[in-house]
Amino acid sequence: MVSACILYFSQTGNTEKVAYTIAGRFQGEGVDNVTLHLEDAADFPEAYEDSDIVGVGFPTFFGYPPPHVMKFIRRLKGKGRSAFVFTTYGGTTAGDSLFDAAMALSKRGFRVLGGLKVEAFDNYPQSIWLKINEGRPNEIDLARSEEFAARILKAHSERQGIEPEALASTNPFFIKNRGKPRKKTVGALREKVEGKVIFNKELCLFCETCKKSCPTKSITSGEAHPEFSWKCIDGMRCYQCVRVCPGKALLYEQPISDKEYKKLLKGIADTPEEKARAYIVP
Ligand SMILES: Cc1cc2nc3c(=O)[nH]c(=O)nc-3n(C[C@H](O)[C@H](O)[C@H](O)COP(=O)(O)O)c2cc1C
Repeated sequence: MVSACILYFSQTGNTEKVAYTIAGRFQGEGVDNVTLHLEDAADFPEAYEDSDIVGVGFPTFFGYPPPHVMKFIRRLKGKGRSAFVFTTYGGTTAGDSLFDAAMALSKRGFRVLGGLKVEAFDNYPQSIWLKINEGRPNEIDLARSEEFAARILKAHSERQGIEPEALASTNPFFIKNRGKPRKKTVGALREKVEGKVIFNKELCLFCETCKKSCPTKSITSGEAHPEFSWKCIDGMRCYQCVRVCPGKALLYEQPISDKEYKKLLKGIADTPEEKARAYIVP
């Protein structure tokens, strides 16, 4: 029996939906599979160290995989096993996120079966109140994710694969920056849109919801309030603490006007042709 482990990182449920859709199809095809959130992965290493197929899913962060997801991939051992990648993104650009993850898996000795990108609602703070891509992933997106899962199993059984380059973006920004260090490229996008987070102690309920939700444990308990190291994900804000705070003690301060923000997203957006390349399999 073929076995698979689907590992995913997800903060507002988009990537999780896709992960479970893929898992559902795997289940239907008789694949013995486990679906694990990245934060729980360390507790079940045998799930991904021994499975025939490893899938890695994550939201796109500034055109690339979140840095801690890349760190996780770089510790995996492929030993000739199969792998696939998937990302959800807010409909602006999935950038080189699939390419970077696939390349890292290939370097770790995996045969890459394919990659999938799925449009989803944009959970970046300024996009949330602008309701960018609301309602996605929709039924069509999830049907496509299921199709992708079936194609992945076919590629695995036929021992086929793709070159990671097949997942490289055709977006001019990412073509131009492909050879540059990611910190630099990501930095160019971040400096334009990254807003400060204001912590208002008066409103803090000390419920520790922010601490529990932080993917890199950069929030600790202080004497009466949480303490923020702001080391975040390699310094990159994901704003999950802001999204989950029930007392609204954490507020996002938008750095640019909504008009400027929309213009900026439009300027870096993938073409309709690039967006239509929802998945690449052999
Ligand atoms: C820090 C950050 C950076 C993001 N960068 C991008 C991006 O470059 N392109 C894009 O289209 N969406 C971007 N988004 C939106 C997310 O990729 C998208 O909402 C994703 O589906 C969230 O997945 P989740 O619900 O599984 O956490 C970003 C969101 C955050 C928080």
